[in-house]
Amino acid sequence: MASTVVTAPVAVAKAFSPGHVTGFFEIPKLPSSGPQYRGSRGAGFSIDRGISTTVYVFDGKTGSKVLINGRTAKPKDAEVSQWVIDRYAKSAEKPFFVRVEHEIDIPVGFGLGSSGAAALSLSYALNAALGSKQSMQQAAQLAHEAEIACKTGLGTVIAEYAGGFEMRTGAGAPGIGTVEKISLEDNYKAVILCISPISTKAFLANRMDMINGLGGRMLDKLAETKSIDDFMKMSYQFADTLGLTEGKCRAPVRALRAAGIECSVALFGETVFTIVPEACTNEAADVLQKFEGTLLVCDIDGRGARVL
Ligand SMILES: Nc1ncnc2c1ncn2[C@@H]1O[C@H](COP(=O)(O)OP(=O)(O)O)[C@@H](O)[C@H]1O
Ligand SMILES: CC(C)(COP(=O)(O)O)[C@@H](O)C(=O)O
Repeated sequence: MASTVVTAPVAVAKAFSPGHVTGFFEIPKLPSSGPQYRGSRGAGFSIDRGISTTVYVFDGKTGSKVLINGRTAKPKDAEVSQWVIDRYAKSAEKPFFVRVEHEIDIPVGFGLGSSGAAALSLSYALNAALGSKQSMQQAAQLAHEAEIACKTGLGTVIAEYAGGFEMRTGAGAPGIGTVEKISLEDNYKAVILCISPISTKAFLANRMDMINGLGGRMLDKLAETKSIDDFMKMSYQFADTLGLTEGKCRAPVRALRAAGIECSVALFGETVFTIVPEACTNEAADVLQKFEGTLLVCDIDGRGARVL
């Protein structure tokens, strides 16, 4: 009688990273160009939706398989994940095969930090499953490096590592860059309409020269006032300077502003967002649901990425 041998994984671990919205940022020009020192300064907030990643580690063979929401990922859709896996494979004491399952509950490519959340949740999960001697901070640094290498983000990983409504006051990976969290007195909700994706890689390559410096000045102002209203107003000014409040975002942005609700466009996506006190959530959602796109109503994630 034929028999099938199904090998059980030698280790399993799961981690979560929140998604993240950047309102404005700048890319400091630094003399040292190591990936851990590269990044952005800016401001944004983490949301309670993001990516949960489970890894199943097997002995006796090498390689990997990446699934996104249950389907095998094409290499171009899992570039960041592959970079993280390759890095762990290189430094592992013995060869392994890993099955990676990303459960994604944010749209990919819409400025909600999916690439950073994929890298960070995967790095945390692999670090735990492999019993690596690296600290969580070092695992997060590796995720930052993946984003820099794949050109999918600059300050997203450090923001998702920290969580909350944050100012990224110094560029770089977790432990090198600096983050200051601003506490929100009321319970605020993020109301987000995802209309169309924008490739971060393409945008960073072609459009950033227009605005460098502006994000830094805005950050200085936010550091003084620590006001969520100022954050929203400056985010709008930043997105508007980049021409992002036009096109598909124009009508929903105008409708929210006409209703007296400050809003902006997430960097980088055709994604309109606002942060409002809980009592105003329905009003903002009612305005946005008249437009095409995926509407998300989220809490702010104050904890940052974590092993589950
Ligand atoms: N779960 C994932 N696993 C691996 N790579 C991912 C994942 N999600 C996104 N990416 C990579 O990041 C790219 C999108 O990144 P980006 O344009 O920065 O979008 P976002 O604004 O959602 O972070 C995808 O095309 C893919 O290459
Ligand atoms: C704005 C961005 C450069 C990209 O963010 P995302 O498209 O969400 O990956 C971010 O990493 C930042 O530095 O603030």
